[in-house]
Amino acid sequence: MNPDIVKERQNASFDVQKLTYILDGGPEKTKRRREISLVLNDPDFDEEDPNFLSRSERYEQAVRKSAQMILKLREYGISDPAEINCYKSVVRGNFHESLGLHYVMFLPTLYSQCDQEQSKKWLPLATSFEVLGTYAQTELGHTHLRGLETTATFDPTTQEFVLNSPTVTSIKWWPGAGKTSNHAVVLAQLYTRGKCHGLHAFIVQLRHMDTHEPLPILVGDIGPKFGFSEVDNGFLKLDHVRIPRENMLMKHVEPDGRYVKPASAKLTYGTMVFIRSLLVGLSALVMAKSCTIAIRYSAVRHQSEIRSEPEPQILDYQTQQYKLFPLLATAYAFSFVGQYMTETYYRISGDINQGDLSELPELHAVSAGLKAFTTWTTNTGIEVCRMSCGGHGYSRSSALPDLYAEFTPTCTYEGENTVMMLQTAYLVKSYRQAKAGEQLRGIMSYLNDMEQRHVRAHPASARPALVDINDLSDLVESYKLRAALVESAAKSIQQELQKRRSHEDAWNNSAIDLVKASDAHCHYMVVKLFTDKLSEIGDPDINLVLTTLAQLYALHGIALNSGDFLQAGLLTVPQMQQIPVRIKELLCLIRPNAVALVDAFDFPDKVLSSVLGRYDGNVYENLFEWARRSPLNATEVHESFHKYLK
Ligand SMILES: CCCCC/C=C\C/C=C\C/C=C\CC/C=C/C(=O)SCCNC(=O)CCNC(=O)[C@H](O)C(C)(C)COP(=O)(O)OP(=O)(O)OC[C@H]1O[C@@H](n2cnc3c(N)ncnc32)[C@H](O)[C@@H]1OP(=O)(O)O
Ligand SMILES: Cc1cc2nc3c(=O)[nH]c(=O)nc-3n(C[C@H](O)[C@H](O)[C@H](O)COP(=O)(O)OP(=O)(O)OC[C@H]3O[C@@H](n4cnc5c(N)ncnc54)[C@H](O)[C@@H]3O)c2cc1C
Repeated sequence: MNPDIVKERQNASFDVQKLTYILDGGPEKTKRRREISLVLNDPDFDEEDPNFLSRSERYEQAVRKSAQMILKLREYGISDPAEINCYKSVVRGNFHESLGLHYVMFLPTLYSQCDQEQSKKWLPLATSFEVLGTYAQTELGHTHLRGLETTATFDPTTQEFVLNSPTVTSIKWWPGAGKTSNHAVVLAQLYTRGKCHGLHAFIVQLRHMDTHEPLPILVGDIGPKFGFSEVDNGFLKLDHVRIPRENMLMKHVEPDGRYVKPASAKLTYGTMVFIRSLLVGLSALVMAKSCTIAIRYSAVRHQSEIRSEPEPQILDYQTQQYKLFPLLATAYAFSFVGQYMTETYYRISGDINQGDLSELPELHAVSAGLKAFTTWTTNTGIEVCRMSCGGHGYSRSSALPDLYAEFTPTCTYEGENTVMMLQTAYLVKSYRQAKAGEQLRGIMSYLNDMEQRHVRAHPASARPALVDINDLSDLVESYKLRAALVESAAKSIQQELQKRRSHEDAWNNSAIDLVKASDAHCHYMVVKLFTDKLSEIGDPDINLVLTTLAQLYALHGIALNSGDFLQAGLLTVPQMQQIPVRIKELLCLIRPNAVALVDAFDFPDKVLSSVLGRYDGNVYENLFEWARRSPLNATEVHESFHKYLK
């Protein structure tokens, strides 16, 4: 064990184990997660570091691993869905799996959209992995749902749908598992009796069940990408492919071609809402991994000098703390927000299953906004962590380049982040309702008292300084009032309309304000949820250290967005000047607990897969060992010497 890291652990002011229990949701859950993590000792999961393999080898290794995962699931008797997720997350490590889409999109779509008869047919096939599925929605030319071109036309004479990609731009593009899957849920514009009824989901067989040869369908892999090398994102061109009427999910077409309207057309989009909700928790996980690597490494790395003494740990540099500790605070904040998002998703989707769709718009808006907010922040955070590790952060052995490459498409898939932030119609609608005197419930209720507490541009000196920057509840209140930026967005739309612009142009001309409003709303939610969580934590030592992190999260956010807070007169210039001073104090308070705070995330070394983030801190000897395994070192003299240099 590296002596620096031992010393760090001795300095901790709280019980790391107890904090792990809080993050997991209780000691029993921690115990079970650790038991599940032991599967990594199974030699059948031994594999070559993907960084030393070609794309094709990586894909093959990933397919082997996915198949092993399924076989082992049965062997280990893991069947609870939450435990399956934990097991897969542990085994998957920092990479995606080739059967991922089957689990995260194909199966959930079947579960939520099959009727009884369809469930009876498809669920046994899909859960036994005879049917391997993907989710084919995006097209080469469009992602916007109303713009999708693939058609499904009902033919009552044969009781079939005819699926067609009429143009190049209508070719399905991006669905994972182009080579792996034999079926797809295909999203297509439904035509019956000559009329278009919008997007609906259809189950389409793509490949022969025994030979895996493609049916008369053009299907394949779209080629190498920024990351996602394990995943065979695919293309799919359908040329008048016929499928039985029974393959339409939720069966909205009667045998005579009559269309039966669903309770809400938006239910077809349910799988996306599910994944967007998941991505909030994934952001927390990846932020936590990145901080673990960067903070442990910073504790064992010595460089330069502060005083004329031996080289200090780089974690002692104030600038290093300023890079990493706000991200550490973010990892904790997002962990609690992830818990909230999961609970909210299951609560509201439970109501939806019971026929109560009243909270569907809120679920859509919250999951879209938080998905965008948390993935954007995490994406830039991973890169800050990588940079903070200097040259060794650039080595793939650190895992940070892989974490970045695998995570960055979360800002794009399941709805491009700007587009998701623009799903603020709900915010503007809520604002207008509140302004009209309606009492809002839930997370939007803060808009109820906006009329009394107008947040407008004020000269800061004209407002009393009511906010105590050391008081978290005051900071939450400030974020709440800043979230009323939605008022500015709504006003911008109004002004555009007064200029006789169309509703659509007024909206587009206010899009920057709308994204800002959405961002401010999400930021408020995160600060509030983090603060609310503190009241549940009884252990005084843990409460203290998390309160320090929550204060840092809130103040750092204000410092980054100082213009909003000043312009709205929420804080004065002298208070703004106090914030950097307080932030520096908080960095000092967090410093002795930094390593313990990342230890509490409790990532086993095999899951972290990072030489820099090793629990024992023995970085240098392992960096050397890793480098020696590089394929270029397989021979002392590389064949290129004989071919070109000699
Ligand atoms: C390192 C470890 C790895 C671990 C992995 C674990 C987990 C990760 C999970 C998965 C990762 C693996 C692979 C990635 C797979 C990726 C898959 C995909 O990307 S699938 C394709 C996703 N595509 C999109 O998300 C498209 C985005 N666009 C849209 O959703 C819509 O076009 C948009 C922008 C919402 C607009 O909707 P649309 O109906 O077209 O237009 P309108 O503007 O008319 O909207 C009408 C109203 O409907 C409301 N609305 C829209 N969507 C929903 C919804 N889902 N639910 C409820 N309501 C919705 C909208 O707000 C409008 O409301 P109003 O009329 O204004 O009231
Ligand atoms: C790794 C990966 C895996 C994927 N897996 C799948 C899958 O399994 N199945 C599937 O169906 N799809 C999948 N996708 C596709 C993914 O869902 C889309 O790429 C995503 O929805 C974004 O759409 P787009 O690529 O068309 O971007 P575009 O919408 O073309 O975005 C380009 C730019 O235009 C801007 N823009 C677009 N519309 C607006 C607007 N209304 N207002 C303001 N700005 C706008 C965006 O902000 C962005 O800056 C995957 C994508 C990736 C990268």
